[in-house]
Amino acid sequence: MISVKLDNVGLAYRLYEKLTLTAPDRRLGGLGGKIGRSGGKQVVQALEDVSFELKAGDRLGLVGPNGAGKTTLLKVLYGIYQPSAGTVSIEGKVDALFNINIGFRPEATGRRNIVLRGLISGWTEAEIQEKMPEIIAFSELGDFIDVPFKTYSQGMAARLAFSAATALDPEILLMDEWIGAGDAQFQEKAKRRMDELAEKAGIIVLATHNESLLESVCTKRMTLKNGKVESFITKPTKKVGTRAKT
Ligand SMILES: Nc1ncnc2c1ncn2[C@@H]1O[C@H](COP(=O)(O)OP(=O)(O)OP(=O)(O)O)[C@@H](O)[C@H]1O
Repeated sequence: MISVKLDNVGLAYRLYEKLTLTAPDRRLGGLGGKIGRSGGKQVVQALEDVSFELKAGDRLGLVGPNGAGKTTLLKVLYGIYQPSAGTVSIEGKVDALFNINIGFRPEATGRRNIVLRGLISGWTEAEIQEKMPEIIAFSELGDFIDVPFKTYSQGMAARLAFSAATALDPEILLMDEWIGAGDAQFQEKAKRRMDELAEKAGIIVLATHNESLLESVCTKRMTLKNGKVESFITKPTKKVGTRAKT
């Protein structure tokens, strides 16, 4: 059973620089987590008391101002960060597209990176090899698939990341502003694949400032502010897979 459940999750980043704030615990603006002290150390409280539950078929849009904690939450869901408080329970294979360079080895070729990424996400070597031709074709990288990843342009890296992450039918797909890096033709193609993915009963968590993408993909919307959940809305009449008018 595919599911995501967070109970009172908190995450504090340690600040190693010595800050000379006039009032260390005072909020200075609407952006970012709260700067304070925890266990005698200076920290940014990027997430605080975050609780929500998702089940198969849910597509959650994460919104909120810069520094609200969206990327941090994606990293917690992907297992890059352990929460400093609360619990995270995830059932299902997770793949992520929130920093196209995450999980890629610079020295390895595109092809090898597809394998490594698939293995990390819980797929078998045989499953990955079966999908390999489709992944390469979708990326349109041609001969560059056998060239080291470190030589790729940003858009080429985005093509590899998107093709690999979506071809393996992730049960849970975490995404950030992935679409911006590819060229217009690839973005259009990527949007179509997103629609197909949205039709399948997985879970998608998409952090974005792009309202039309959010409208087209998501059935739920969570607003974060200063690391806290400000609202969690289920859209009542969402037509799944509707393409955005941009
Ligand atoms: N490595 C880090 N060390 C210290 N603080 C960090 C670190 N990464 C993020 N933060 C802080 O955590 C808070 C949340 O950042 P996060 O990147 O999760 O925000 P976001 O909602 O994704 O923002 P944006 O919309 O700008 O991408 C911010 O206050 C940021 O300064």
